[in-house]
Amino acid sequence: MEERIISSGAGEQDLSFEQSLRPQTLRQYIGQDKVKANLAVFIEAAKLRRESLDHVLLYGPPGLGKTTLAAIIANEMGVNLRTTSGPAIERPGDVAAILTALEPGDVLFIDEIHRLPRTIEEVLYPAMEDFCLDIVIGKGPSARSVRLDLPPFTLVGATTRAGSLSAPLRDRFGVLSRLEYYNESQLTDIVVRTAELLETEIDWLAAQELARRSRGTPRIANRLLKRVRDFAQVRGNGAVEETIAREALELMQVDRLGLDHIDHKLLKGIIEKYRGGPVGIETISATIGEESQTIEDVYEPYLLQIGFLQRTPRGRMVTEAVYRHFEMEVPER
Ligand SMILES: Nc1ncnc2c1ncn2[C@@H]1O[C@H](COP(=O)(O)OP(=O)(O)OP(=O)(O)O)[C@@H](O)[C@H]1O
Ligand SMILES: [Mg+2]
Repeated sequence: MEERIISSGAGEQDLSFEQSLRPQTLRQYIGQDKVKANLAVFIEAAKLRRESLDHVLLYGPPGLGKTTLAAIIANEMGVNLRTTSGPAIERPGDVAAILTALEPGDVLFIDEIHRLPRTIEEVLYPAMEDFCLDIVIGKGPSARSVRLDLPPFTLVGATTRAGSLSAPLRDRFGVLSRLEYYNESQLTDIVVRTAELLETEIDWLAAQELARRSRGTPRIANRLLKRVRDFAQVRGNGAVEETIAREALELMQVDRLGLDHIDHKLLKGIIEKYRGGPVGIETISATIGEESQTIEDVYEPYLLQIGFLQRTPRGRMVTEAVYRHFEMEVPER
């Protein structure tokens, strides 16, 4: 798969850059007002009662701030954050080692929690419910089960696919928080905040332009800013102004809605070869030479979100908005 500047997943280059930009407190975390308001209450109540916070499940598309929020929760609670991920835990012993090393109140963050093996989930059930572990000692007829007490802790799980989480696991979370795509004004605030941290001058219109093209996603906004900043440094005096931002975005082939050449290829392919659809995903896949799974997971979600694509029982269809975006005549249906 091609590298895309507007991909919502984290690339190698994003990791340390992102780490330095993460807000540390709820107050610094922009947007997601409902999620924040709820968490603020639960955190304060838990602190007043001197209890650990209820387990929290954060779900939503990549790059919206799940990992960031997990760290903020630990910070606001004043406890340690331990981080692992679904695919990293292979055996029950792995999770037992992590759990027994926790200190009272700690936050255990499990990223990509939908990828936990079933056997591990089963270890987690009593751990989440009663703060204990059932460990089997020995083998065969002499095997016996021992119950081990754990310190109270908070499990924070993150997933981009709440649907693939098993029901028993999902039910053990007291707080379910869904992160939403950000609007333009929130993303503008995020761009301005990031520019400040990077000690880069940016004018409001330029920040707005970046926000509009960031597909509702802070990760993309930050990445675009980083590139545009390089451009401003080389072409101008380092300050990110609107014209420079526009020019840079043109060069990166990110259009005014944040669509790139791959989105264009997909949408125009459906228009030109299939008169706008409906057309099956497998056929699209063959036409543009991308795997259908990639189209579904990576290319489609944003196009569906902005109402450019529709899923119908007979396949994908482009909407009138697409013709208008490309300044094409809307065909009679
Ligand atoms: N509300 C926010 N305010 C400011 N910056 C944010 C916010 N949300 C996310 N960011 C920034 O966006 C970047 C990506 O966020 P994060 O890594 O938390 O996303 P994620 O949801 O965990 O993504 P993934 O699903 O790929 O793990 C980080 O650099 C973070 O600083
Ligand atoms: Mg993450």
